[in-house]
Formats: sequence, C-alpha cells, structure tokens
Amino acid sequence: MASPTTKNHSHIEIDDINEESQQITEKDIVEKDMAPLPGSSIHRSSSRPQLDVSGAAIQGNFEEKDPAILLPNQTDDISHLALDIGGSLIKLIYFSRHADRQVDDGRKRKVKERLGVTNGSRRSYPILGGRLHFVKFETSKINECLDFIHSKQLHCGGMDPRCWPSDAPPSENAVIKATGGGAYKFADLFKERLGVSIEKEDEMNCLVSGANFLLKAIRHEAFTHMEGHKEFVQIDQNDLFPYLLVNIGSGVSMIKVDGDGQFQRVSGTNVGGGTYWGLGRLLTKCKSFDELLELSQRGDNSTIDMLVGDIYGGMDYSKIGLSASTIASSFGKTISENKDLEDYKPEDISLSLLRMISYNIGQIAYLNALRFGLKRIFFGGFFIRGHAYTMDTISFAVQFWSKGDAQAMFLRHEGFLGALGAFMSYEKHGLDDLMVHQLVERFPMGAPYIGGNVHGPPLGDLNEKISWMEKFVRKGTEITAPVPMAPPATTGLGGFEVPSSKGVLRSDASKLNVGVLHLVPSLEVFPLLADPKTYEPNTIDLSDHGELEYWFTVLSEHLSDLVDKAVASEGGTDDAKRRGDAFARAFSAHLARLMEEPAAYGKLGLANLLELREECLREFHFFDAYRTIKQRENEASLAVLPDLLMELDSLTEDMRLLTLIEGVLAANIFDWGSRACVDLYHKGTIIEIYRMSRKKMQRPWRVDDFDAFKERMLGSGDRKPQPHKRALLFVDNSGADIVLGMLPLARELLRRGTEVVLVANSLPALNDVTAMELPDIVAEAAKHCDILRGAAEAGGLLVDAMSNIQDGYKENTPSVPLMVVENGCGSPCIDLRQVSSELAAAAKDADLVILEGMGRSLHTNYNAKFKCDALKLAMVKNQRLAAKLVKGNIYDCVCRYEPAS
Ligand SMILES: CC(C)(COP(=O)(O)O)[C@@H](O)C(=O)NCCC(=O)O
Ligand SMILES: [Mn+2]
Repeated sequence: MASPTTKNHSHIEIDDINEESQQITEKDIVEKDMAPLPGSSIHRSSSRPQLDVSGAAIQGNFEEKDPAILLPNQTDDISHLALDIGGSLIKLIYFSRHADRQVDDGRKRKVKERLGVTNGSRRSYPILGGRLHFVKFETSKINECLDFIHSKQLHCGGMDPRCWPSDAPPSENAVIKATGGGAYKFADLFKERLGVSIEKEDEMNCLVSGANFLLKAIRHEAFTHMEGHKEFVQIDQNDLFPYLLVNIGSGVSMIKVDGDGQFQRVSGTNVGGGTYWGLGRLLTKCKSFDELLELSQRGDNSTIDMLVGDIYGGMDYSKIGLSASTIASSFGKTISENKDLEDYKPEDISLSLLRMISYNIGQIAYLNALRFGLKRIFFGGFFIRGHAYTMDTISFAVQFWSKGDAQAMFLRHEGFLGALGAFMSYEKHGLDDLMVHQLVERFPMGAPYIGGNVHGPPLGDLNEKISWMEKFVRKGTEITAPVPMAPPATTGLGGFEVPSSKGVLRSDASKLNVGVLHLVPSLEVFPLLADPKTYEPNTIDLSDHGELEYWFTVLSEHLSDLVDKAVASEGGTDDAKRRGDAFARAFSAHLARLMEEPAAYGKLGLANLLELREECLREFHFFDAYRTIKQRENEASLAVLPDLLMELDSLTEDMRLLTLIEGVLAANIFDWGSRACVDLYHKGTIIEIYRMSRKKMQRPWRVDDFDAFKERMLGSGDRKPQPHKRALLFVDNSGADIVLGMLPLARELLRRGTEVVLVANSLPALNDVTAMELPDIVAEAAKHCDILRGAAEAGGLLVDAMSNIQDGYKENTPSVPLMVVENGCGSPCIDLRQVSSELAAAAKDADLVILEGMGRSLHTNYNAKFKCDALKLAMVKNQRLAAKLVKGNIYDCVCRYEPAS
C-alpha cells in the first residue's frame, strides 16, 4: 500500500475534480454538461432534472429533435448553493441539473399503461433529480471561493432551469443561504463581489438538519472506527432518535437531537479544532492544519506525555484499570525535563496535542451521553477530517469511559453538516423528502485525487478533463495502482506508463470520502424483496483483503482489453485513443485509491467495482464499448433460432423444460467480462461454442434445484399447478444468451399463459443487452414464432417493428403479453434496493422472478430472498468464484430455485 507522504495543502480542497481543475488548467472555462447517453431514459449516472412538469406543453414543432417544453408550474427561483463559513474552512454545497432527454416512445408508453405506471407515487419534489456537489475552501482564501462561485455562476440561482447555467447576472434580490460566523462577517463581501445577499441560517439548526438528512438518506454514512478498522453502521431510520451530535469545529458543540427540528445544545467545550491548530501552529511552526495532522502520524507522544508507567516505574496501575501506556498527564513529562521547545520533535508535540484534545472531547461527549441516557454519539466537523488516529482516539475515549456501553460513530460527510442544513433550508427544495433508495453516490474521475492543491478554475468539457489527466501524468504525478497492471496497451497514444514504485495518491487521500450525490427520485425498492432491511446485494465482501486483492487484479488485467474494445467502438480515432488512455488512468486511480482504503467510497462490494468501471467509461464518453460485438452475436444467434425452436417443439413438456433451462445455462457462456470466456472465443465461432457448451450440460449441475422447479411448473402425477401469473425475467447478455437462452424460456412461459416481463439494463454494461435494444431483437425473433409475435404485440412491443413482418400474419386469438422494462441500472450486477419505477410497477403482479447471469444472480442476489418464487440461473465463469461459492469449478452451472418465502 502506498504510504502517505507529506504535502503542503493549500487553497481549495475539492471533492470533485470531475468538474474542478488543478493549477495545470489555466484557461477560463465555462462548464458544459457532458452529453447524455443517446436514447436512454434512465440516467443513474447523469441524473436528470426532475422538474415540476404538471401542465407541461411542447412549444413549437413536435417533430423537432429537442423541442422546447414549457413548464408553467416550474418554480424558477431555485437556488443551488449554500455555504457554511466557519473560522477555518468554508464548506460549499451546490446543486447541478441537466437537460432532460427522457425518451418516452410509443412502446414505453404502452408498457407503462399496461403496468399501471403513473407518476402518482412520486411526490412533488421541486428539485427532483440533479446532483449535489461538496466543496471546501480555507476561509483565509475566501476570494478563491468567490471566484469559484462566480466561474460556475452558482449565485445566479433564480433562473430558468432550461438555460442553466447561464451568464445572466443575479437578480436584484438574489440570496444565498449561509450559516457559520462567516455568514455575518463576509456578507458585505458577497454583496460587493457577487451582488448577492446572504441569508443567515441558525448554525445549530443547520447542523441538526444536515445530520438528520445524512443519517436517514445515505446508506453508508455512519461508521465506527476502532484500532484502524472502519465499519459502516446501518441506521434504522425509525430508531434514530435520540442521539448526541458532537460537532468539532474550531470549538465544540454537543447537541442532543430528539427529532427533526427538535434539539438542544446541552454542552460544548472551547477546547476544539481551533485549539489544536492554534497551539500546534505556535509550537511546531506548521503552516496548515493538514500539515500538523500529517506530522502527528509520525509522532510519539510518550516523549511528551506523562504516562501511568512513568509514574509507576513502567508498571500498570491495574487496580484501577490503567495500563502503563495510559496518559496520566498530557504534556506532563515536559515539566520534569530541563528541555526547551526546540528539544522536542514537532511530530511528538502534534501527537500529544491531538491525543489531549481528542480524549478530552471524547470524555465530555460520553459524560453528556450518560447524562441524558444516550447510547449513540455521532461526531462531525472538520476537526476529524477522516483522520484515522483522531477517530481511534475519540473512539477509545468513549469506549474507555463508558466501559464499552456507548459507541462513537463518525460521518462520511462530517464537515458538511452545517452547509447541508443551510441548503435544506431552501424550503422549496424538498430534499428532506428524499429517501435512501433515491440517492446514488458517484465517485467521478477526480475522486482519487481529491483535496490536493486545487487552485484553478473549474474544469470544463471532456477534452479538458482528458488534458487534465494527461498533464497530471506528465508532471510525474501519475497515480500508482498497487495492483498488477496489464502490459502496456497497444491502443493509447502514449500507452500506459509502467507503474512507478512511488505512490502519489494525495497524501491525505483517506481524508475525503464524499462523492457527488445524485438525486434520482424515480428509483424504488424492488417490492418483491422478502426483507429489504436485511437485503445485501453483494455476495462477495471485499473487506476480506485476499478477496479484494484478487478482484482488483482481475479488473486490472482486463483493463487493456476493455480499452481496446472501447476505442474500437468509437472508430479507433485519435480522440478515442486519448479518451481510452484517460479512462484507463482514471479507473486505475480509483482502484489504487480503493486498494489503499477499501471503505473510502462507502461499503465496498464487487458489484460496486464493476459499476464503477462502467461509470468511468461513460465519464469518458464510451457509451457502448461492446456495441459491434453485441450486434454480431445477435445476428448469428437469430440465424439459428428457428432450428432451435423447431427442436424444442418436437420435445415432450418435461424434456422441453429441461432443454430450455440447459439452453439458458449453456448460452450464459457468452460473457465478455470474463477472462476465461474471452480466451475461449478465439477457439471457435459463436455457434460452435454454443453447441459445445450445450453438449457439456450434464446434470446434476453444481447447484441443481431443477426438479423442484419442474414440479412447480408442471406438477407431479395428476396434480397440474396453476401457471404463474407474471414472470419477471432479468436478462443478461446479448447474442446467444438472450436469443437462444432467455427468449425461448420466455416463449415457454407465454405458451403456458404466464405474462412475461423482460427486465433489461437501462444503460449498456459489457455485452449486456439493454432495454432499448430488446424490442428489435424480440421483433426479429417474432418473425419466426407465432407465440412470441402474439405476445409481443399484446405487450405493445411491436409498435414499430410489426411493419417489418413480411407474411402479413396477424394473431387473432388474444395472447398474454410479453413486455420489456428497464431495470434502472447500467451495471453487470443489480442492487434491488434501487430499481426503476417501471420495474417496481411490473413487480406488483409478479409471482415468479428469474435472475440470469453471474452478475445478477451470483455476484449479487445469490442470497437474496423473495416474496415470490425465484429461480437463479448462471454459468460460473470464474474459477475462484466457483470454488468459493459453490465448491466447484469454472463452467459449473447454478440452477437455484426457491419458492416464495
Ligand atoms: C462481469 C461479469 C459478472 C459478467 O457476467 P454475466 O453476468 O454476464 O454472466 C463476469 O464477467 C465477471 O465476474 N468477470 C470478472 C471475472 C473474470 O474475468 O473471471
Ligand atoms: Mn452480462
């Protein structure tokens, strides 16, 4: 692991270099939004604006690509900036929104009608959608903060959302909400420089509403930190209150929180962050708070503090539970030694000070918790700065004094409580109505570098992002991935650098753990989860270091191949190569950062890593790296579909069901995310591999519940069970997987009178089929099959595609419908706590869920329990996973059936 190095931090510390640049970028830049994905309606990564669209009407020509839409009820005075101006730091939160490109074609409308999807369940959020960004500056450099606000035009909040951001000057009465002492001190400066008034918000109020929001809405917000070990705590929203909030800024406030807006400042101490920094500066000549903190990491406080052992001749004072290493008196040793300040190491002084102050705060906090019978204590404020030692010291104090009864917890957005509260005080935002499943935290390109010496204007478009990456590298500050890198790629202009031995992740990288919060109110919890509270999507826990190392290696080794595919998908141009290199660097940087601190972005599971890779591709405008491969495989598979259907139709019902399940498992071999499978593809054509795979399908499979599934489907003896009413089929890959595997299975269900909903990705991920692509594939397949044709028509799937059907056939008999819905994600895995509203609506009448593929049914959801019958089907295409999960081998198959629980 890269060891931290000392750096002099200056100016602005910023959470999102995605949009903010380093010194290297000199030009003045106007931010341009990244282009949305073509033709996709759910943008978890680039959250869309959710405006008040009631009464919306298209203005002008309906046929135009992007006609202007008039939103008569949209309030256009939404501010998107709030500040907490403290003694040492300015914390800024701003909101950004993007042009809505929602595609609502005829097919989608029909499916929605059929599923009864309305916007009724969505409450009226004035700022539905968009993103929250978290930024900080040193208060002494307030001018940089003002420049930042100006360059992003954040003070021009009250404006038409359709043309935001704009260069329009702020209106006469523009106001910005702010809290903290600086809201008073700098009010005139804001008026003078930006022409805006500051509306002051009560600091305590803001702290509490910020903390309440975070604890309720962010899944991995609170964590414990003991002896270097960080563990996220799941907070039950209904059991949050009362708690003690300890905000450690320059001074310390202790607030008993009983509910939203219900709190009391019960105590505080003047010995806080300011004391540490002030005394530390005088005693060590350090130039910044971070430098002082950095110093403490190399310190030894026993040269300064009087320990119990110093008094008791190296012994514990065990009778009263004090070990020899317990501090008896902070700085106490210096009184008995005839030394001057210069005789002590600044490192030791810093550590003594840090421990003195942290213990003191921990102790006072515990006494107050005891006073009011509070079990939970949350510590926030920028004193902590994610600093492991500080958190350990506070935790130790709370643990020590409470004898393990009370627990110190920390917050990932520790420093932003006040600013968040100020932001929430804009009444029209409705932010506090958002629920945990409607927020997605993303860690863009800059996340691994965050908080470094950022002092340039905001980053502009994609090109500037790439330049930033390239210049960063040229300056010799390339990040080092502490994982084996693939050999230099052939695609990039400069190829990959051989990783150097010196890690240059920012020295205090571990200190900032916040990403950009995407607000996506259309997301819902999948209603068929048996117990959403205990549901954990990830099967593989990456807190196990061996596991982490293995998967990081797998992803690193896959990187050069992925870049090749991505670059080729964009025509192999020089521009694509540059983007490819920048993507590889950015993703490697994420990996390096997470290798160093796996919990840096919240609780880390394999699904998060796989999704991060897709997000990173999208960030560099690779929207569908496997596009051509998918098309090729679809065509090849569609060509053999008629023969397969004929073969199936010649079988008995029993044999047909078995052959269908075999077919799904066999076709799941087409996975471009698996190293082993990609190697295999060099050995034959798609159809040859498919045939080979089917031949090898011998029961019993490694996990084989087929008989139980068959009994539920076909019954036994004379018992003929009711067919399922509606089945949700979570499909996986393009090509054989969908065409020769899942579609024939869907056809069988339809034939039996079960409605089928094909659930596919909203955005591309590897070679997964998307909801946008499926209707065309179904239409092609329907040309060879009456059942599929009738069902697809009934489900509104063939709205446009029917015109392609040559034989003029029209089904007269009513058919159960076949539908397609998007799942709300763009990842090879699926987190069922955050799915599209369409899928949630489709789930309401479903009594069978079929999850297919390694990502959706093994990496995630293998242990998920459902309210309805569930079938999990996958081929295991990774040796380690096979050994670990099913005690088997690569290419083993899983057919796991669990009746409704
Ligand atoms: C990304 C995947 C989960 C996709 O698998 P699928 O869901 O398509 O079956 C899988 O390719 C994977 O885990 N790949 C990494 C492991 C490897 O290369 O062996
Ligand atoms: Mn897949």
